[in-house]
Amino acid sequence: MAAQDAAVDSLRDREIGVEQEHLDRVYHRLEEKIHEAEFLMDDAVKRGQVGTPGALAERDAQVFRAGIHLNRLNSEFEDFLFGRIDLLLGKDGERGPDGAYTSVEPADDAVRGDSSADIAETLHIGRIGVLDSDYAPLVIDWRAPAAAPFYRSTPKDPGRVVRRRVIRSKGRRVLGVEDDLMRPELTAYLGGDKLPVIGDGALMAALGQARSHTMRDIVSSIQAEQDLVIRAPAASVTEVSGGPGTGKTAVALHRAAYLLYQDRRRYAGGILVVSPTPLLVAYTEGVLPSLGEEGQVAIRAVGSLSDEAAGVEGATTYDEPAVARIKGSSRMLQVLRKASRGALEQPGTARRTADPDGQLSFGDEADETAGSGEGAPATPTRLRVVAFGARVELNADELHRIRQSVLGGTAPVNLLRPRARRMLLDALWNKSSGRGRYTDPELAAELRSSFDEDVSTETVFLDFLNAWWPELTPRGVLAAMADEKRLGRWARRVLNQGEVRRLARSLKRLDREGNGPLSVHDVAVLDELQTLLGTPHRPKKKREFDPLDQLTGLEELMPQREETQRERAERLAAERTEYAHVIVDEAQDLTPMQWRMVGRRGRHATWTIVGDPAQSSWSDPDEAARARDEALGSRPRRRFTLTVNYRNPAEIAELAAKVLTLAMPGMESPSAVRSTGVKPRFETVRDGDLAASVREEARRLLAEVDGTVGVVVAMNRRAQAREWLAELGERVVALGSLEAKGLEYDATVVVSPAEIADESPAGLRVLYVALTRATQQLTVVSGERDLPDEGGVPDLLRD
Ligand SMILES: Nc1ncnc2c1ncn2[C@@H]1O[C@H](COP(=O)(O)OP(=O)(O)OP(=O)(O)O)[C@@H](O)[C@H]1O
Repeated sequence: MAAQDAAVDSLRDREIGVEQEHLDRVYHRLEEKIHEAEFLMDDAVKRGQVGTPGALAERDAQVFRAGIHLNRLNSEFEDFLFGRIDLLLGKDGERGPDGAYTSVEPADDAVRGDSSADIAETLHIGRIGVLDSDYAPLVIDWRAPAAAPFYRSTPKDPGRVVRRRVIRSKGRRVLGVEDDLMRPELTAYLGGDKLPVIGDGALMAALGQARSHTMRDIVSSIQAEQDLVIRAPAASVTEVSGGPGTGKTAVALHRAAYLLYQDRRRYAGGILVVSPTPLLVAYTEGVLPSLGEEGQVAIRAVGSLSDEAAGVEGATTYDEPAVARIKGSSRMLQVLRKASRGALEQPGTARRTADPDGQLSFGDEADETAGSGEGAPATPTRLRVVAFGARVELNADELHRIRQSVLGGTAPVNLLRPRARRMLLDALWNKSSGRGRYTDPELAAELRSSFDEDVSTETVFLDFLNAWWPELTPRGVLAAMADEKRLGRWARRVLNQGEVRRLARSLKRLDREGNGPLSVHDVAVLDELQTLLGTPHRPKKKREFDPLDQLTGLEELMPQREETQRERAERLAAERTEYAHVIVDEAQDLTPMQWRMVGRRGRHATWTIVGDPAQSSWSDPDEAARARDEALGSRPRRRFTLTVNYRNPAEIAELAAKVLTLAMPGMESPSAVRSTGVKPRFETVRDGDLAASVREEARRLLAEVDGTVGVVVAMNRRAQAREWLAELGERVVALGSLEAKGLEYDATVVVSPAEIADESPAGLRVLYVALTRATQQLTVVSGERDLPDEGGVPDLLRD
C-alpha cells in the first residue's frame, strides 16, 4: 500500500513538474512582452516630443497598445494558469485566430479499433491568452472559443477532450494538479507514453475550501450547464433560473467578463450589475478584477442605484413589510404622478400674510410672503404687476386655470416652467391696455415683446414664478407625501386610508427638503420622481481638453495616471445613466417600482437576469413578473435553468427542501453535488437566554470550520444579534434575514425559523434563503414560538 502511495506521489510530482516547465515558459514569454511594452512606452514618449499631428496620433496609438500590455501583464494573478485539455485529432484541420484547432468533434480515425488513441493537441487555459514568438498558443484566454471544451466537455459528451486538468498555481509556482478523465474507455498516449491521470476532480476540491468574506471566481471549475449561460450570445435577454447555490451569481459575473472579452467595443457603454444588498455587492465585487476586468463594470446595490436621489451612500434601512409593499407596488406610480404635479401647490403656513383680502398675493405691497412663518412658503394666489402705468392682476381662479392648462399632458413638471411663464405673460398681456393698441401686426408684435421683456424681468414677476412654479426635487416631493392629507388626495382611489396613513408615517423621518435616512424602497420612488419631474437643462462646465481622452478605454489601461481604476469605475458609474448590458442578480426580489428604475438604465441594453422565484421576498411574485415584462418589453428571451446545488451539502439541502415544499408546493429543489455526512443540528434556547444560546452555538461552529460563520435572525433582531456576537471576532457575522440573500458561510446559525417566517407574507421563502447559506454546517436555534419537539426540531422543519 505504502509503495502504491509513493508511486502515486511520484507520478503527481512528475506531472506537477511538467506543468511547472510550461508555466516557466509562459513567464519567460511574459517577461519578453513586458520588455517590449516598456520599449514601446519609451519610444512613444520620444515621439510625443516631435510634436507633429501625425507623430502625436502614432504616439497615442502606441501608448494605448503598450498600456494594454503593461496593465495586463503586471496584474498579480494568483493563479494565472489554471487549466489544460488534452485533445484527440479534430475533424477538420483548421485553426482559429488563437492558433488552436477549431473542431469540436474528433476525426473519424482519431480512435483506433483497439480503443487506443493519440493526443493530437494540448491546450493550456489561463486568465489571459499568451502566444509564443511563432504565434502558437502558450495559454488560451478562458473566454476564447478554443477554451470552451475545457468547460463543456463531460464524460457523456466529451467531444475531443480526453483529459481535463485543473492546475493549481500561485505566482510562478505550480502547486498541484487534478484531472478528470472524459473518455475513460480509451487508452490514450501522449508523445508515446500513456496519459497519466491525477486526483479525482477539481470541482470537489474547490467546493470543500473554507469560505472568506469575499466570493471567489470559479474560472477553473465552471460546469457545462453554467458555461452555456456564460457564453450565450448577448442578444436581447438571457434569463437564468435555478435554486440556491446553483451558481447564478457566479455565472452572471463570469458572463460580464465574457461579454467584455467578446465585444469590448460594444460593452464600452458599460455593464451594470444590480445586486439586492450592499453586503452582496461587497461580497462579489472582487470577482471581476480577479478575472482581469474592472473598469467597465459597475456593481450597484438596488438601494444606491439612483445617485441623483440617494447620494453616494445609498439607502440601507428597510421599511416594515406592509410599507415596503406599498412603496414597491406599481400602484405607487399613479400616486407619484399626482404628487409630482400636486406638490407645486404648497399649502404652507404663509396664508397669514399682510394681504388686505386675506389672500396671499404677489405684487405691490403684499408680496414678501416667502420665508414668513415656518414651513414652506405657501403658493401665491394672486399675481399683480404694473404695465403701461396700470395694475394688471391675475386672481386665484385665473392662475388655477393657467396651471391646469400647462399641466395637461405628461411632460416632466420642471420642464414645463418655461411654458408656465409664457402663459402667465399671455394672460397678463390679454388683460393689459397694450392689447388692441395697434392694429398693425408689426407694431403690435413689437409692443408685445417689450411688454414681455419688461414684465418678465421684474422682481415681482420672478419671485412669483419661483414660488408659484418652483423647481421641485424628488426628495422635496417625497417629503411632501409625509402630509397625510395631501397624500390622501394624491392617492385617492389607489391606496386605502390605512395604506395612506402607513406610507405618510414612514416618510416622517425626512425633513422638509427630504433630507434624512432613506429606505431601500424610497430609492426607486425617488428615481421615479426624478423622471416625472425632469431636470431643467443647465449648461455644463467645459472640461479641459486632453488629447488622450479621445482614445476610449485608455485611462483604464494606464495605472500610472492619478485616478485608480476603481475610482474611475465609480466615477463613470455615477455619470452613466444608461448601460450597454444590464445584469440583474436575485431578480426575483425586484419590486415593480425597482424594475422600472432598473429598466430606465437599460433601455437600449441587452440583459442577463438571474433569479429564483422560490427565494423571493416580494409578497406578490406575479405583480413583480408583470413589471419585469414591462421593463424588458417585447425583446426575445433565451431561458436557461441551472440544476445543481454547489453550495449546500445534501444534508442541509434536504432540510431546506422541507421549507420549500411549504413555501412553493411543487417546486423542485436543485440536487446537491456533494454530501459531508454532517447533519444539521437543532438547539433550543436554554434558560430563556437566547443571546447565550446563539453565542455558544456560534462559538462551537467557529471551532469546527476554518472560515466564516453567519448568524441569521429576523430583521427586527438585527441590532441585538450584533451585540450578542460582538466579541467573537471577524469570522462571525450577524445578519437580518433579508440581508442574507446571496451570501454564504462555512457554517450558519438560523435563529427562530418561526420568527423569520412570520415576519412578512413572503416569510417562508425568506426562511428558505436563510437555510441555504451554509457550505458545511447548519444549526437551527429554536425558541418557544417554534414549538420544538424533544429533539429540538422546530415545527416548521418537521416531516
Ligand atoms: N462550477 C463551480 N465551481 C466551483 N464552485 C462553484 C461552481 N458553481 C458554483 N460554485 C460555488 O457555489 C456557491 C454558490 O454559487 P452562487 O452564489 O453563484 O449561487 P447562486 O445560485 O447565486 O445562489 P443563491 O441563489 O443562493 O444566491 C459559490 O460558493 C460558488 O463559488
